[in-house]
Amino acid sequence: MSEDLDLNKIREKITKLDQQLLELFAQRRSLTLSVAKSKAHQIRPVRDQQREQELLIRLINQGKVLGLDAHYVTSVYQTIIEDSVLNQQAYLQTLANPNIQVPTVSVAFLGNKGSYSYLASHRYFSRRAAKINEYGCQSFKEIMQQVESGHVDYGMLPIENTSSGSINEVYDALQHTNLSIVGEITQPIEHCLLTAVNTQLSKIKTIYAHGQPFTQCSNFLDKQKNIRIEYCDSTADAMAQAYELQDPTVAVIGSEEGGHLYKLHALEKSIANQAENHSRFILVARKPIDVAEQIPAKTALILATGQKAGALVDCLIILKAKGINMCKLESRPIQGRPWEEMFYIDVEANLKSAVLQEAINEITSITNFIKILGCYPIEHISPTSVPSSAINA
Ligand SMILES: O=C(O)C(=O)C[C@]1(C(=O)O)C=C[C@@H](O)C=C1
Repeated sequence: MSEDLDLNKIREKITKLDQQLLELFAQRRSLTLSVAKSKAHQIRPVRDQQREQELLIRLINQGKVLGLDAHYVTSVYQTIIEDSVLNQQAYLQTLANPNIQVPTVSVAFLGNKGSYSYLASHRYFSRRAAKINEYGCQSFKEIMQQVESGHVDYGMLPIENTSSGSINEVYDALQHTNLSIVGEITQPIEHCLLTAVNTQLSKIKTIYAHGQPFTQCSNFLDKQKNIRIEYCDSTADAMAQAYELQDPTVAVIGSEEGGHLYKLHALEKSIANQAENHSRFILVARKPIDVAEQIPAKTALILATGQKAGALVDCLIILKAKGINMCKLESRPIQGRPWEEMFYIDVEANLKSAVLQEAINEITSITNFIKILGCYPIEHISPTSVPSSAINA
């Protein structure tokens, strides 16, 4: 066989190239860290979308000469830039909060190894170069108690999901805690039907899962006939049960990545109602943090207005007048005060900024109750788009 067609030889060459690519990615990453140091010095924002757009257009054109598709080049570089921005943000945050640099952090989350909260915790701290001491909990309440009592440093809590909406239990718990929100992370939720042994969908009689994944996969589950549903406290508990049973009639709903930790494999992939399914998690700690000026920040607050006509609108008008963007508004009943609501508001502004301080002062004067839940870096990096003329030229 000619050397050009020898599969092993071709794969060896690919492996070598991939290694070189990784080395180049690492070199690029360390250069962007130098950029962050320079920006810290000059107090310039991390994000420069004009530079990103110029860079993307140049790379699309260079890629075309090499026979690379414009969409492919754009998507690869959007991922690289997202990583670059998040890494720079994480670095600037270490400068803004020198008192909380620790090599090991302890984190409480729902479930055990493999739960979505476990995966979110690991993803969040992987960028912050910290080793994690994991503390799996059975309820959101337990997570908050572990942080409040000082037993762990942080708690990771899911707050909303793109298909099943807000997680009310977490919103309610935030009313009664002194903890601060210090971070967020959006985790893609890729529900699969996982099994411990080789089997077929037609043989499955029982499916174990946490309530949230059940809701999010209702279309797939409705189509399965004669299947018993067993609710579990967490996805990780469900996976542990399936591993212990080693039963061809048992399946669980969870992520493929989490399932690997329990030696489970995917019988069916992408079973969620919505193909794009993401959960947003918040990280809570006992003390608030400072957010560096160069980083886009979000501030979360709750307020109660009483039952005055237009009282909420008056608060929102203050935000509008100051040019502060509100990115979330949620309402929850106040325990013991029938028909009164507590409003949860997320705004895209740094708590230290004069404009937000002024807005908070004005809102305080027209509300019965206001509490700042925390200020933290915005982790969602919206990709810079390139003009379609550059892609189609
Ligand atoms: O050149 C910069 O200013 C960078 O921060 C680097 C970089 C990149 O990774 O290329 C990242 C973020 C900016 O929005 C633009 C470009």
